[in-house]
Amino acid sequence: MSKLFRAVIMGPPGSGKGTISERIAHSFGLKHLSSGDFVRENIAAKTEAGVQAKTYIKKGLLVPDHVMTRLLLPRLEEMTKYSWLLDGFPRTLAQAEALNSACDLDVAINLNIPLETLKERLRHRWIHPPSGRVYNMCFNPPRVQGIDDITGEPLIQQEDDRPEALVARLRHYKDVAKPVTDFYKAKGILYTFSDTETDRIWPYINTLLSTKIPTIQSDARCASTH
Ligand SMILES: Nc1nc2c(ncn2[C@@H]2O[C@H](COP(=O)(O)OP(=O)(O)O)[C@@H](O)[C@H]2O)c(=O)[nH]1
Ligand SMILES: Nc1ncnc2c1ncn2[C@@H]1O[C@H](COP(=O)(O)OP(=O)(O)O)[C@@H](O)[C@H]1O
Repeated sequence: MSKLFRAVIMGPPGSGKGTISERIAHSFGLKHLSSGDFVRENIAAKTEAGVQAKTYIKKGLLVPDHVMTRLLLPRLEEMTKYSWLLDGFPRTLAQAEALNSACDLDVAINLNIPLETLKERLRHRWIHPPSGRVYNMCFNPPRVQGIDDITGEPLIQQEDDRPEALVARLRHYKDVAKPVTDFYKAKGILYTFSDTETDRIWPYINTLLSTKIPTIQSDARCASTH
């Protein structure tokens, strides 16, 4: 039986985690697990964790570690049979340590994207909340402006992508990310990619994962969640 593959992808808001995760999920048959999607699902379902999370997101802050781990770790327990890529978790050292106690990771991908690029991208990001599909009015626009390609439903701009919340989010990210990348560097599994364009980063990630991912068992393969 081939070993299951477990990876995380890190990077500031707008660095392309979601976009690259979709490509990885598609190319390598991993399950794409997005912490942002889990948070939004909980907000929509008005769970206790969701109600708590909403107050922080509105202010452009990270959701506290204990809320995040309570929301996320049970979801990982449902995934023991699958190879997965976790997008957006961990963002703090406490989260990385909690994840480390729950499972062994093979690879941590770190996206290093200039600040101006991030601001520009997020200004143009629109999403379809029910599916989590992400568009960019320049990079990958929907076929009809403001409308989801698949369902025809309206797109929205997330509360936390608005300029007021954005600068606080980016600043906060920098402060908490360094101990996490240091943690994975010390474990020898950190791979950092720097560029302003996803299309230039993608071939390097593709090559890395081609060498790391064993032939995935057919029953462990599954489509991405989107
Ligand atoms: N212009 C441009 N936009 C991109 C690129 N890669 C991703 N995007 C867009 O930038 C926004 C942020 O990307 P996303 O994958 O959601 O980033 P995340 O916040 O790290 O998950 C989305 O609207 C993407 O469509 C790129 O190389 N160039
Ligand atoms: N691991 C996490 N720890 C704390 N907060 C999180 C985490 N993942 C997601 N969130 C919260 O959910 C929001 C949306 O997450 P996400 O969709 O990953 O967006 P982005 O990558 O643009 O920040 C974040 O801005 C943050 O407030």
